[in-house]
This record gives sequence, structure tokens and C-alpha cells, in this order.
Amino acid sequence: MENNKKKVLIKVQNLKQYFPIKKSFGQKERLYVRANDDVTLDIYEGETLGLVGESGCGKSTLGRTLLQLYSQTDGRTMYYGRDIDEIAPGYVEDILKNLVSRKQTLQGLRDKEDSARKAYEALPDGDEKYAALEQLHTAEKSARDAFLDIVQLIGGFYTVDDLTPISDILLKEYKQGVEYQKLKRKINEEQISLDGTKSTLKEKGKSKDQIEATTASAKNRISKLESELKVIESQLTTIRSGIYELMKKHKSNTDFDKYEVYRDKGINLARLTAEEMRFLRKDLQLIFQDPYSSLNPRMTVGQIISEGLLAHKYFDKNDEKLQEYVLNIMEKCGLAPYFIHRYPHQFSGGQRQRIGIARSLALKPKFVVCDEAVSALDVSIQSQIINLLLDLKEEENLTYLFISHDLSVIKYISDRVGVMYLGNIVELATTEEIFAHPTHPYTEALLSAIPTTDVDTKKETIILEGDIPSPIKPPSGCKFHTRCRYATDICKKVVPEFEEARPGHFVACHHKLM
Ligand SMILES: Nc1ncnc2c1ncn2[C@@H]1O[C@H](COP(=O)(O)OP(=O)(O)OP(=O)(O)O)[C@@H](O)[C@H]1O
Repeated sequence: MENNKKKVLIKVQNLKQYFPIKKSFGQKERLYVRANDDVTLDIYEGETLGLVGESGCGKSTLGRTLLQLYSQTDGRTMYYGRDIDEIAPGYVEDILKNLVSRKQTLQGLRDKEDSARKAYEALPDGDEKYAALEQLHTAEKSARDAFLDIVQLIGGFYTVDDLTPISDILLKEYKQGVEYQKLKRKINEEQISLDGTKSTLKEKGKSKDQIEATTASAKNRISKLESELKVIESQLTTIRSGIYELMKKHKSNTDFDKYEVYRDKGINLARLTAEEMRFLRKDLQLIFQDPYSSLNPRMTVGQIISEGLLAHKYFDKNDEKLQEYVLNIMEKCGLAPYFIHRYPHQFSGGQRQRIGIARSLALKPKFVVCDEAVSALDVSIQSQIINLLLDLKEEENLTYLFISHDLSVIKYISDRVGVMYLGNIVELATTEEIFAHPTHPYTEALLSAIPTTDVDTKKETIILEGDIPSPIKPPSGCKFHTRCRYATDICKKVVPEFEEARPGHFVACHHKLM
């Protein structure tokens, strides 16, 4: 299977995004809009994943939740664009510190899972059994999450009876790692500010010697920091060889290798603090539908593109390289150099979208959510922007989540397509496969509504009966059953598993159209 060889950039597991609704007077139960309800999905590096579905099904919410613009209600969103060591998030320290108690908690969750399974198996078919199945799924999920939290960080060490020494040495490595990253950032900041000072002095007409003399103390500071970095580096090497020794000692434990495969350098975005997430913001960008409302009308194009570059300390504001860089990005995005001093209102919709794209891409992101990025544009301009996005994706090795209600745009731009219905992804496959063999009745109905110019093919348009149900109290079982022409009793009661129906083709339906 082609996708198996590709690197996963984002791995979403059981993601939920619920928006609480204000309680009305006398209302006992807390109600939520279940905008995303248990989404599981891999996004591969370098692909464009299209996301379609009727208005209100949760596409924008999913895009924004992946970027952590909303803090997700539940589930894991693993990001593999950087190593966990580079960010050293606080949650890692918490897990490493409490390895012993966490393993005990996990055992408790496993016991609960076993009881839930026994209760489910003992019941005769019927409503009670369906309810017990839901409880079993919840128990399984809690145990799996707790397990993954631990083994992601310690792998095969999970098999060691006394985790205290493991906890100590891994915590030491973590703490030195944090110091290392802090120093590296400090050096980078000092260097950027030094470049800015040099540019200012040059502009003032200072000679090379004068510049050297004025910046000598800053250079000294940098070289001092660099020696400190070397010391930490060698301490880290010593700690890591200690870890390696421990690994050799325990490698013969039964199941060591089985757990070692879980060791994983991914970052759980859902567990990052706002500060940690701010650092990653440059990697994870959003291109909006309405370019005008997202551009500050009081800033020139140059200022708009530079803003993020300065905030993320790519350049000092006085550095001559900044303008060069901005002009280069503008050229890539099809914006003439003399636009740099103009304001957003002086541009057409298509040009404004180019500015929005340039602003996002200037930060060299790895993952970009394009939320209805071309929907507000004329058709001829739409294709220009789509082609620009595709060219940039090739040049910069970007990964896109492309959200659109327009199936012809999705078909043109996407490598794979996910179909959403009422908060869930109900079908996911390569673009060719999904358009040739829609396997979920909802996808079948969506695709049948695409207008065609081919007068010879008599295609039946499937009219979806009824309105989209409320995401506050969605239908039981398969949420689509109220509008599905193939629905039977099981669809009303049991949530269908999202499973691989054909290689790389995932569907959640009891009556797949095979
Ligand atoms: N911030 C919020 N607070 C409360 N409810 C929200 C919020 N954002 C979205 N919703 C609700 O979540 C559901 C999903 O909305 P979302 O905008 O993600 O859908 P969509 O598929 O992107 O729709 P569209 O194509 O119309 O943009 C809707 O019922 C919406 O009303």
C-alpha cells in the first residue's frame, strides 16, 4: 500500500471538539454542540487531504482544532514535524516524574476495561448490550490513552518491574535537554539582534573596523554561550550512554521489543501549554476564506508579511536581509515588488489571497489548513490560486488540509479525500478511489449531486431526505441513519466502526456499498 511508506505528519486519534451551550433556566443537563465527535485520521507528509461535507458538519472546527486554535475536548493530536526533544513540553516531565504511579493507574483502568468487557459479553442481544458496548469502548479508550502516554516515552522500559531508576535517568535527560534548547534559542536571538545592529551601523555609513569594534561585546557573549552549549552537549552524551547501558541490560526482558515499537518522538499538540504551542505556531498555519477580514487594513503588504517573521524572531527589524526575504516570498506568490508599500484595500480579492498565502508561507510552515481558501473568488481567479498553492506545495514540501464544499475543487487538488458528516469522518480514501467507488451512502449521495456536462450518462441524483440533524443531540447509532436509504435496525443502535474496507479505503457504515 502506497501510503504505508509515507511519513505521517499528523496523527489524530479519537479527537473530540465539543462547544458547551449556556444552560437555560431550569435546564439540568449540560448540553454541547458536538462539532467533532471521535475523529481518527493520519495526514501524510507532502499530501493534500481534501475535506468535504455539508455546511455545519464540522470541517472548519476540525481544521482549527488540529492547529490548536481551539483546545480540544478529548483525544490525541500527534505532530511529527519536530522531535519532542526540541520542544521538551511540560507534560513529558510530568509523565516521566510519575512513571510508577501512572503504571499503577493504568492497571486500574485495564481492570475496569476487563469488567466492562465481561459485562458486555454476558448480556443477550438488545438495547442493554448496545449500551454496554458504548461503555466498553469508553473504557478501552481510557486504558489505551494512559498506556500510549507511558510507552511513547519509555518504550521497552515498560517491561522493567522497578521503574524508579528509569524515571530518574530519563528525567535527567529531559532537564538537560530543556537547558540545551533554551541556550540554543538564546544564541539564535543574540545572533539575530547582532545582524540587525550590523545592518543599522552599515546604513549609518560606519566603516568595517568601527562595526567590528561596536559589536565585539555581543560576539563575545555569543561565543561564551556557545561554550556553555558544548558543556551541556557533553553532559547529555554521558546521560544518553547511561540510558543505552540500561537498555542493553533490559533488552532481554520478555516483550521488550514489543513495547519498544511504541517509542515515538511525536508531540501531542493537545497537551502543550499556550507558550509551547506559540513556538510551534510557525509550523502550523491557516489560510482563511475571506482574505480581507484577515489582513490588517492599517498595515502595508511588507508589514503584514514581516509581522510573523519578527514575532518568531527570524530577523531583527533593522536587518537588511528582512526586506530581501519578504520580496522573495512576494515574488514566489505572484506579487510585484512595488506592492510592498501598498495597503490591503488597494488590491483585488485574488491578490489579497496571495498576500494571505505569502504571510503564511513566509514562516516556512510544514502543515497548512486552507479553509475555503478559494471559495470567495471568481472561478478564473480560483484556478490561479489553486495552481499557486500546488506549486508552492511542491517547492516547499508542504502538507495541506484543504477544506471546501466544492467537490470539483476537492477532486482537482486532493491526493486523498475525507468525507464528514455531523462531526465524524465517515469515509476516507484516495481521490480516484473515492470518486470511482464511493462506499458510504452519504458519499454516494454527495457525489451524485455533482453537475455533469456529459449528456449521455443518465446519472441518478440521490436526494437526501430531511435536514441535517442537530449536532447537539445527534441520532443514536450511525448518525446518518435518519437520512439513509439503506438503513436497518442495527444502524439505529450501533455506532459503526471506521474500518478499512479496501486497502487504504476507510468507511464507517454497516451497509457498505461494495
Ligand atoms: N466557536 C463555536 N462555538 C459554538 N459552536 C460552534 C463554534 N464553532 C462552530 N460551532 C458549531 O459547530 C458545528 C460545526 O461547525 P463548522 O463551522 O466546523 O462546520 P463546517 O463544516 O466548517 O461548516 P461551513 O462549511 O458552513 O463552514 C456547527 O453546528 C457550528 O454551529
